[in-house]
Amino acid sequence: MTTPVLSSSQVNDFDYVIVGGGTAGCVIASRLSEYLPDKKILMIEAGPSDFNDDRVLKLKEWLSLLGGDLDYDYGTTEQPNGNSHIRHSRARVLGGCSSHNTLISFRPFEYDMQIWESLGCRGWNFKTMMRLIDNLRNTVQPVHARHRNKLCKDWVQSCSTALDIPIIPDFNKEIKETGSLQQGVGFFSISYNPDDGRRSSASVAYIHPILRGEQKAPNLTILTHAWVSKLNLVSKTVKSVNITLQSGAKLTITPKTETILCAGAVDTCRLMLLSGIGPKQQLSDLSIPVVHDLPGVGENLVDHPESIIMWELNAPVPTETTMDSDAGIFLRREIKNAATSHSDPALNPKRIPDGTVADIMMHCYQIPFCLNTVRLGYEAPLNAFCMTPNIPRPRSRGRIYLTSADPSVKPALDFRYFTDPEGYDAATIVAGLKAAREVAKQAPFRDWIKKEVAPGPKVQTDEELSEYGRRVAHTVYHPAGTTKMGAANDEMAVVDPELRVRGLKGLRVADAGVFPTMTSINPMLTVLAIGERAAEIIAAEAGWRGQIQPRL
Ligand SMILES: Cc1cc2nc3c(=O)[nH]c(=O)nc-3n(C[C@H](O)[C@H](O)[C@H](O)COP(=O)(O)OP(=O)(O)OC[C@H]3O[C@@H](n4cnc5c(N)ncnc54)[C@H](O)[C@@H]3O)c2cc1C
Repeated sequence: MTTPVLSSSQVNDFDYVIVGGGTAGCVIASRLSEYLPDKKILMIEAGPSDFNDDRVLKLKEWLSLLGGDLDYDYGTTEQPNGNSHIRHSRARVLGGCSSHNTLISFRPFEYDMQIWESLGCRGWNFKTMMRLIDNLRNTVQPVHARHRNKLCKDWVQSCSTALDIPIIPDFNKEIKETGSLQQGVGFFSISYNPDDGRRSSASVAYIHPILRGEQKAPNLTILTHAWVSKLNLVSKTVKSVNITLQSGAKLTITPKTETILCAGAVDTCRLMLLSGIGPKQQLSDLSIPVVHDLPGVGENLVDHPESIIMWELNAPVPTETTMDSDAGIFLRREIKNAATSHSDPALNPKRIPDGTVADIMMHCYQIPFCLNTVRLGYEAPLNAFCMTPNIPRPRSRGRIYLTSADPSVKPALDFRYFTDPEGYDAATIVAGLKAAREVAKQAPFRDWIKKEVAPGPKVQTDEELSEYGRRVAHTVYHPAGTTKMGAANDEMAVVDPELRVRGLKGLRVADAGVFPTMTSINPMLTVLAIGERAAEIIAAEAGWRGQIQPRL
């Protein structure tokens, strides 16, 4: 069972402490308890359990969770080239963001992993990632036939005809077999149970079997409603963590072996910075004692920015759906191998050719996904359909930093959206909006449309589309990279390929923060795979000789 209570007599009981019971954290907790039955594991989650909580478990309700009491709801700093009003949802509940996201599930591309390896992430190759993802406990499958409505099917057909691209029956099969997605359209794969519409989140797949008593894990304690406020170091070893329980009681937990940070791309770096681990200058300016100067903490913030085009429909949206965003499209904008000419060495230092791997992605939304358009005065029709072009491999990179030593002050999230010097990110959005308009001209989808609501027919030139597209830009909610993994000679790397924090003992990071670059696709399966690999690495160091295959 989960518990909000821990007594002071238990503070020295544990071998491993996992900070954050989110997407990666749940995988690691479950696997470590399985792989190392003689070790005691404590997972500390700030939020409540999601067990039996239908608000969380019913996938279709995801939108109602955003901005609610289970959301940290981070803001964005002023974005000179983008939208400064974006709210960044981050879940505060067991399962983390996999408990309030849309569970669209993609395997990473071989190209993404080639880039990671070229940046010094030894062993993080496509073959290993496919093995790890094959091993996931989540039930991942293409949207079930009963959730495919006529509108969405018509849209898929029109995308295929208008843009002369194939309909792909199973995106993940395609990625596994060919290494990537080129141009194509189709229904997504979703981690869910099509019979009851409930999530197959990290907590559902890895922790609920334990809570139901189907999987025995007597060596795992799951502490909920507990906030980790500080990492305590002696010399260069992380010895203990300070926590505050729901009761208000404060404890210091001292793991016998190590602490694993899984608090996500925002909160892991926030906790490190508040503990004095991070860029010396930033910490000194805030009078936070510098315990370990690590310049990369909070830097390299990457995300998938997206924009939106919205139509009013002339009929109600059919009700069959998984969660209103059931299908998507991949396109290629640039000429073959254009990625070899990146000017930013952090993106592709070895100039690995990208062939014709997709460089534009769009989700469809069968709802008025209009929070950013309404602010600019656009109407919000009841019966709406949207396409949201995003940038699979964005070139703009931002940073997260503290503005105060007060731990209750949220960190600043500066994504620097659309600031890449070549204008690649903005141009990708413009190309996506134009392609979306081509789709809208094509039957059978065309016959559903009453009118284009946003940006509307008056917005036509590339400059106008760019201005509109950036002002209404939103996030696909994929922040990553703020404690990036990298080579020993990359001083901005925060963790090594075994996920150990550089220059420290007793501390690892395993969450979306370790991405060195953004994956071309939605990142959740990659984060789950990071959890699986972290558990294998940690257990192997403790003597486990399980199914781990040689790290190629
Ligand atoms: C609205 C939304 C929709 C998304 N849709 C998709 C999608 O369809 N497909 C996809 O691939 N990706 C999607 N994503 C992104 C994906 O969910 C995340 O990238 C991924 O889940 C991040 O996992 P993580 O382990 O890094 O962090 P999280 O899952 O966020 O876990 C972090 C956990 O740590 C806890 N925590 C934080 N700080 C502390 C602390 N100090 N003490 C104790 N506990 C703490 C948090 O409460 C949380 O449970 C979406 C994200 C959101 C928000």
